[in-house]
Amino acid sequence: KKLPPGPTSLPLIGNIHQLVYYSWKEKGVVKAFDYFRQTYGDVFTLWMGPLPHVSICDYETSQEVFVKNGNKYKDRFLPPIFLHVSENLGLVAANGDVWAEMRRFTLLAFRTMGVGRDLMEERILNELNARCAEIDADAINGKTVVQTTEFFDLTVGSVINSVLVGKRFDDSNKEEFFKLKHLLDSGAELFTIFDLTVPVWFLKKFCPGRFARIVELQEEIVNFVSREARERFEKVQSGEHTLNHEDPQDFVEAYLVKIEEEKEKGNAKMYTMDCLKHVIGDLWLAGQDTTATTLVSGFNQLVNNPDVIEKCRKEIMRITENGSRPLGLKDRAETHYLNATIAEIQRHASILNVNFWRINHEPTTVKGYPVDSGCMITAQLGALHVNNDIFKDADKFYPERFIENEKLINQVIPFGIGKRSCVGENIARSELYMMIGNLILRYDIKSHGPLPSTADTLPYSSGKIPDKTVKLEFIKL
Ligand code: HEM
Repeated sequence: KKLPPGPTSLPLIGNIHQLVYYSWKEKGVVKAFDYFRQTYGDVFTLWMGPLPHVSICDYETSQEVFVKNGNKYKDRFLPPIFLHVSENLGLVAANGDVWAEMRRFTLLAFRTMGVGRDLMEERILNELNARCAEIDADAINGKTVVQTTEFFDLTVGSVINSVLVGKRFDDSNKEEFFKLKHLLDSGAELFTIFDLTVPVWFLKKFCPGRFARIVELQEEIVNFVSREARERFEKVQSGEHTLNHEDPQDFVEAYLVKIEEEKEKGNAKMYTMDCLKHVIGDLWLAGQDTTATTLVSGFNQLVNNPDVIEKCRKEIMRITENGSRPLGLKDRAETHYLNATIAEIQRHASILNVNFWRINHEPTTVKGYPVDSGCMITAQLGALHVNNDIFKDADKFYPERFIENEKLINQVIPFGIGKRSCVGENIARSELYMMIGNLILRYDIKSHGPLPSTADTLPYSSGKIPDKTVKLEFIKL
């Protein structure tokens, strides 16, 4: 096969042994990818058993492949068990026409609901105000000790729930949220790389108990998340709820309106309750943990770098006339240092150690290398963000790098790139800006006890997980 360079592969196992060895030697998957990048260049091939996987570790080539030639790379490589559960419906674990239609609809619905603008700002600020009121009520001499993961999990969970089904989590339903988090955590513990690679028939035949548990858990999660949608649909059917066609206030309402419109056109094939269940499940799952994890990782970095907090606060105070008003999304044009800090937080948090793979359906050329069809290809975000040729002293937390070189910020791509990039990017960017900026404006934030580690707690897995046991002190300013 014609492919970019990479280590010599063995029959059957390919380069798996080298990946395992260098992950162990370099102390993590991202470091192993970085080793291969330094040895073979920004584009390299690793054979995972019989399948070649091409990783791209620089921005220019990623842009060339996934944006300029984006139409060729719309199909995500999906583990068989994912496809079995999703039935190729929804956004994350789907390819083809239904995925394309759902993605178009989601982006449009978000835009109509004010994502990236004042309406989204209001939702986030309302949520933050409610959480800060809780922190303030618990304060002793102006200081509250906060379990960061719980705080951001609930705050972000509430924002996404309010966008999707119009409900935040408060004292009356907090328990529901933690029940869902518990389900998700047990899902993460249950899944292994084995389940993601073997065919469904193999799991069914040789591990029937395990197969049943995985499917049951996935269904439990999706049903839990989509319960509100089902209930509203039933109320529409019984006449108890009238849909707001002009100005739907949440995603479910917008989707139910679309179902009616499509039915009237005699075109009820794509917009179904079954598909809504998967779309909403995907938006919930992809939108909650990613953003909360970035915030936890970010605050672990910030308390280790109090000078950065100070510089951000000075800038925010100036822009908000000494904190006489909250920081808003329109301030983004002026908060250069805060923007740089968030970019540096996202570069370090870079939540995927191994990005999702796309299928290369036809022969092509990548950075001058001919690439045959039938391989997997991706912008390897984790390795791209630690590329020392792009980000000097990449291990260092140094927001100033984006002030010294303004164009560098465009090379931070935590939301991926191209046709399968994150659909929640605007929501997530708004949340990160509003939450980080306004918390720094309201509180002096310090570690409660020793400074948290900023290292990845699971460097050998496909996701990057920061230290989630940290407690912070929020001291009201
Ligand atoms: C800081 C927060 C977030 C980060 C870092 C992040 C990152 C990503 C990445 C790297 C991808 C895969 C890109 C690829 O395959 O190349 C992705 C996909 C996706 N994200 Fe996010 N995400 C975040 C927040 C959100 C939010 C808030 C939502 C929902 C409201 C969301 C929904 C999705 C969905 C549905 C996909 C699949 C898109 C598709 O396949 O068409 N994400 N995200």
